[in-house]
Amino acid sequence: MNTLKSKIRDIENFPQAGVTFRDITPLLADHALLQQAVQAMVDPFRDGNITAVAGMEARGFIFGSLAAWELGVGFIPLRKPGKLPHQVGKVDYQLEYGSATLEVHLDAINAGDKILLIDDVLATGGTARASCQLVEQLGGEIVGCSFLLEIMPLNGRKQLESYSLNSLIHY
Ligand SMILES: O=P(O)(O)OC[C@H]1O[C@H](OP(=O)(O)OP(=O)(O)O)[C@H](O)[C@@H]1O
Ligand SMILES: Nc1ncnc2[nH]cnc12
Repeated sequence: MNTLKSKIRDIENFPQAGVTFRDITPLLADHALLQQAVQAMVDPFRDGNITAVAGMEARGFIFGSLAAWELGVGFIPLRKPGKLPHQVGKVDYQLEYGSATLEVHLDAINAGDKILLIDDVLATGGTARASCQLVEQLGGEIVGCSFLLEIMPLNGRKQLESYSLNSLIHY
């Protein structure tokens, strides 16, 4: 995982003073390492009878779509407000740097669906926790939550204590 970490670039004071932004774009540009990362993100859940992967806009779309492809299941986008054209369910949450809302199409998840939640970063855990709540509101079951990287001092995993959690790179 040290090789993966070498492809994450630290940008100080972005998007605001005091935040060290972990920039994943160098990793995205490396096909072999991107493939290695996605495989390691889904490996613990291969036997979980996953029926779909859900990912959060925007960076969760990248890893979530690749993870869905890897598992041979479909992908469910959890989107920022006003983007989805059909009827939606929604949830509000707090970020490391602000507040936000996520929406999902009401017909994207059926009761009993077994969902793997994928995102690039686990920071405060607000996004992931809200996403789990959104999936569960629609009757889906969260089989696990998997992240490329986790910012440990922000203790996001405390928000996800009731879920199976996987993260590859730790800061
Ligand atoms: O654990 P948290 O504190 O909730 O933070 C993690 C979230 O923050 C980032 O998304 P962001 O909202 O910045 O959106 P983006 O993917 O569009 O850049 C990241 O991709 C996660 O979704
Ligand atoms: N420090 C950080 N770097 C990159 N993405 C983030 N999402 C939330 N916090 C972040």
